[in-house]
Amino acid sequence: MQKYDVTKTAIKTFSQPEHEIALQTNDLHVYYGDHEQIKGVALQFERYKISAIIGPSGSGKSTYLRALNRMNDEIQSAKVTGSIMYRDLDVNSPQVDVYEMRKHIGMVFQRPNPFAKSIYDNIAFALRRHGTKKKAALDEIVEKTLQQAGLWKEVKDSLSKSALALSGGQQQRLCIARALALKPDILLLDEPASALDPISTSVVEDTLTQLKKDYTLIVVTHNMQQAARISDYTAFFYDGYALEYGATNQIFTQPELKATNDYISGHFG
Ligand SMILES: Nc1ncnc2c1ncn2[C@@H]1O[C@H](COP(=O)(O)OP(=O)(O)OP(=O)(O)O)[C@@H](O)[C@H]1O
Repeated sequence: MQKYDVTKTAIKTFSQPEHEIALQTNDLHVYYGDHEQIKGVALQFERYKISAIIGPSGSGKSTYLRALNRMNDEIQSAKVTGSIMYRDLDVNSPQVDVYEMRKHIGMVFQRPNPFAKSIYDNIAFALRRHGTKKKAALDEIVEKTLQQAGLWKEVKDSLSKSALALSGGQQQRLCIARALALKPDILLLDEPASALDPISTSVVEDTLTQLKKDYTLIVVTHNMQQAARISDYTAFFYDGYALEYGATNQIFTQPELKATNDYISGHFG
């Protein structure tokens, strides 16, 4: 599998104080049974930026992203070692309250997965479970998050309508609004637009670009144009390694490694 030299992996980290780090992994490994899938990834994600994770199919992008808020806990054979530092907390520590932690580090999946409930209740459901019961408070958060997700104007007169009656692109923006309702710091997005048509994709991309004012976004994408359009930083994954990481513009115009160059110019995928 390793056509490229992975021993020369040089991962840039941010040493200047102006780069505030929202999340970082150190020597992160993920195993499925005996198989090592993520092989010691050390990356830092800057606050209020969009970082994209690109790389060929099977390189471990989703596995890595899922580790960042412990989604791999739900896979019995998966084991994660190394640290995932969020503020002073190691997300990977067994003492972490995973449910609480996911309020800070939320996730949006590839396929829109709204609940079979009204648009309003898709957002209000988790809020009620976390103790927000007053209608006025719920109304305010529903409106705010739908605005942030760029969906408010389209649905404000039909909040009691079933979420399942929305288009795929609208459903995905509703899932983004739902994730925002718990006021996360960081939003992990796994191929958030790959199941959408080009127009919906463009609306979701605009939404993500708006969101970075208030959130740190980490986005796995197959779509290199998308990474180039929306992200500030790009990490190139290959066979479980993060081979190259840097400013998106630099990665797409002057990558340091042959592997990155070959991938972005379409030689493999
Ligand atoms: N639950 C699992 N159990 C065992 N192996 C898994 C599991 N999930 C993923 N894998 C394996 O881990 C490898 C990496 O998968 P992953 O989905 O992280 O890659 P990816 O880079 O996101 O790929 P794609 O772009 O195709 O989604 C694959 O070989 C896959 O078969």
